[in-house]
Amino acid sequence: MKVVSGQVMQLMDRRAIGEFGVPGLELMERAGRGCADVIEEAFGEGEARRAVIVAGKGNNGGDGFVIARLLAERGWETPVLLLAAPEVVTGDAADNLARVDSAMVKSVPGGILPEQDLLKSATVIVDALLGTGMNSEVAGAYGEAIDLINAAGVPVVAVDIPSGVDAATGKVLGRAVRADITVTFALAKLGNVLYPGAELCGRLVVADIGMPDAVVAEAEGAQYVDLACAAGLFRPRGTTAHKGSSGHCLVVAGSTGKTGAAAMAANSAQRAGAGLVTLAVPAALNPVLEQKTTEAMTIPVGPERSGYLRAGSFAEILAAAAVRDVVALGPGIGTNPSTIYLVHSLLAALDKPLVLDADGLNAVALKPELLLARQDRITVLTPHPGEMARLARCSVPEVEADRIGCARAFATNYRVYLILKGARSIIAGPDGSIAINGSGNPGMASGGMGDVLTGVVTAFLGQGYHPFAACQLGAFVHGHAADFLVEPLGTQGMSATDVQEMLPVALASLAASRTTATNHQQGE
Ligand SMILES: NC(=O)C1=CN([C@@H]2O[C@H](COP(=O)(O)OP(=O)(O)OC[C@H]3O[C@@H](n4cnc5c(N)ncnc54)[C@H](O)[C@@H]3O)[C@@H](O)[C@H]2O)[C@H](O)CC1
Ligand SMILES: [K+]
Repeated sequence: MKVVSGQVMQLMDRRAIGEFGVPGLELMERAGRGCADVIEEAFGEGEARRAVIVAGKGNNGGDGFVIARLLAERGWETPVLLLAAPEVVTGDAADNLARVDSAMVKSVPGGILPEQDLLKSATVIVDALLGTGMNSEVAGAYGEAIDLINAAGVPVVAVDIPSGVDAATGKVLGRAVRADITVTFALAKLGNVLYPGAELCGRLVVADIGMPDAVVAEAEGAQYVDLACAAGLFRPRGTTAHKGSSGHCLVVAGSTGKTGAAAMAANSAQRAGAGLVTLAVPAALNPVLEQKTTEAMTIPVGPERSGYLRAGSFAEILAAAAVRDVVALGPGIGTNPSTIYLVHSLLAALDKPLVLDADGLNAVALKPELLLARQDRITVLTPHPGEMARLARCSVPEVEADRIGCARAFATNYRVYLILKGARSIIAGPDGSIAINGSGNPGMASGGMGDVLTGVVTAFLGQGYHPFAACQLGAFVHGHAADFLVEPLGTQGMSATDVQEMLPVALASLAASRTTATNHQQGE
């Protein structure tokens, strides 16, 4: 699904109203109705139904007034706590404030502290304080209200986005509501899917408010890669598939002490559907890798006693790449100057799609201009924030402060595809396209997970997927495999090879999801 910033959503509002003649009041009515329906479904059982609406002075509050009116029509008690003087409420919000039973509205510009017992008595608290119009850190009465909402021990439904969460980044500005459910409108916001906002949203519901299709289609946004999206990108093998038709991957990896990285990258490529995998490793390590891999073939390169890849192996590796479909370069290769020289030489000479990871990235960070020399040859980088900082010549905090901006800038400047790993991984294309991976969990915070991802992305490239699709699928399948492991293993002690071995289950899940979607379309 597409996700947008708050600013884009406000532009969509203006287009819907100005170009398509959809009254703003109608959008607000539908937004409020979408929320009321979710509240009724989730909390409408039982006799005593009290929804306490905590409203701000903007249109987020306006949605809250609609919710109060509609739930009251359905028999709910709907006291409204307005953190403003009524006269400062304007426009559509004011119109809807006027339609709420005034006996139910309490103006509390000084804060809701005196009303905390009312909060605690609620069936559900509706957070209609701040939405996409939040433009500064929450403090004062608003901050206190957020703390009291969180402390009430009552289920919370957030309108559009939990108050205090920045709709553009998912970051918390001061403090934020922790919601059980968030009902957002037309399209999810970046702040609904990026952490910590994604976690503060609870269950996310995207309500249709009748936004014109053209406005939705033309809105500038990012692709959020959830199961449906990944299943749509995935192409299960045809019945006549054979090992030669599913891609032959060359993995150039390994150095003394880091044979596991090479093995995991190669074995993961196979587990992610590659037809054939060949692992080129320093000759001295070949006996070890022959033990660590079975399906993957190995090519020992360089002097018999060499524990790291050397510049002298350039021609041999280039020849091996010539008869493969895709190359992965970097897992566990180390930073020996001769290895770095080899990486620079291969970068310039390799024609095949190339996945660069780990110390391969650190070698490139010394001469990023080599990426430009590749021109339109496909290059995929899979940095974690530290490697991204080295590549972009900035600090890790600067990367983390604007993950999307950093990924997009590097991908467009150097004309590469890039997966900036983390929660959530950001996928960027050379044309500025952005995708946000929706799978994964904290269990992945351990060594080797990146080597597995490299293998998965390489496998998808080798099977002929467009590189942006290969990156989206690679990131999703990688996290999806790990998600299957949370129930049996929890999120501590999960290993990269556990994830590697679950990759086929993740692929099967995509295939099953495609079948379900196809049957649904065929009306089964
Ligand atoms: N298409 C849609 O998505 C629709 C969304 N709707 C709702 O409209 C809000 C956005 O409304 P807006 O008036 O622009 O902003 P807010 O209500 O979020 O509040 C802004 C309001 O609050 C003040 N403010 C900003 N930051 C702070 C702060 N830190 N502390 C205190 N006050 C703050 C600011 O000055 C403004 O006055 C959207 O989220 C949806 O809920 C429409 O109702 C329907 C269509
Ligand atoms: K809100």
